[in-house]
Amino acid sequence: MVVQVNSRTRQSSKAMDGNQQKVEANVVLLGAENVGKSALVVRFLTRRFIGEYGDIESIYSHCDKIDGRDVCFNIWDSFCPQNGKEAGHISDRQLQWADGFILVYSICDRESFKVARQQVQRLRQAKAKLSSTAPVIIVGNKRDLQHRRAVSSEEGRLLALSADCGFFEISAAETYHGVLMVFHELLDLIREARALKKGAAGLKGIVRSMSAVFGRKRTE
Ligand SMILES: Nc1nc2c(ncn2[C@@H]2O[C@H](COP(=O)(O)OP(=O)(O)OP(=O)(O)O)[C@@H](O)[C@H]2O)c(=O)[nH]1
Repeated sequence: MVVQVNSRTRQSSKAMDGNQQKVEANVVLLGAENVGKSALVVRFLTRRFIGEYGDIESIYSHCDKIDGRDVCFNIWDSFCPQNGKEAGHISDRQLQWADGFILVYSICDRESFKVARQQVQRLRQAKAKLSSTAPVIIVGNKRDLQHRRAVSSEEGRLLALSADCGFFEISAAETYHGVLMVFHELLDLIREARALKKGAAGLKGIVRSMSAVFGRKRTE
């Protein structure tokens, strides 16, 4: 599958370098086919719901001001092949690239919830292997279709709780606000994960310096 860098890119990621105030976050959208991944991305980028979306896998960039800070999201809208062995596959490239994941299922499609469960499991294993701290938010989409609901809110929330993920139920078709909340929450989690990583690296540095000093003293 070809990954396109969309021509609507507003600001290149390089432009963000050299300015500490700017935050950049790479986000991968995962989930079964037809759950509304593209609808969610397009809603976030344009505030609109256009109904039909193509099958092209793309990376979009979207820069905005959030809480007075310039933020640039690079969003990888993955294409989920129909059934077969490839269903729910997460590539190594996606795992290495992502600072955070949005894992989408449709509340009226139980199969898509099964795929989400598998993907949560895969993400946990892969993150442990790569020592990755990339946070995950699970999103139950198509909340407007209550009469066709096949996955309860509780099931979604429990899955998220069991895997230490964030959780939202939204309708990309009906509102922009829910979609915005998902991206803002993920950004908060990404920044927390980065701060923790930095803190851990700082602590390691202090321990190294102290052992260098005390180690040297012992040999004097
Ligand atoms: N009712 C309703 N329909 C939605 C919603 N979000 C997406 N859809 C519809 O669901 C269908 C699939 O949406 P896409 O955004 O193409 O789904 P996708 O997950 O990107 O699909 P793939 O590209 O096949 O992986 C489209 O017909 C959308 O109009 C929603 O919140 N409510």
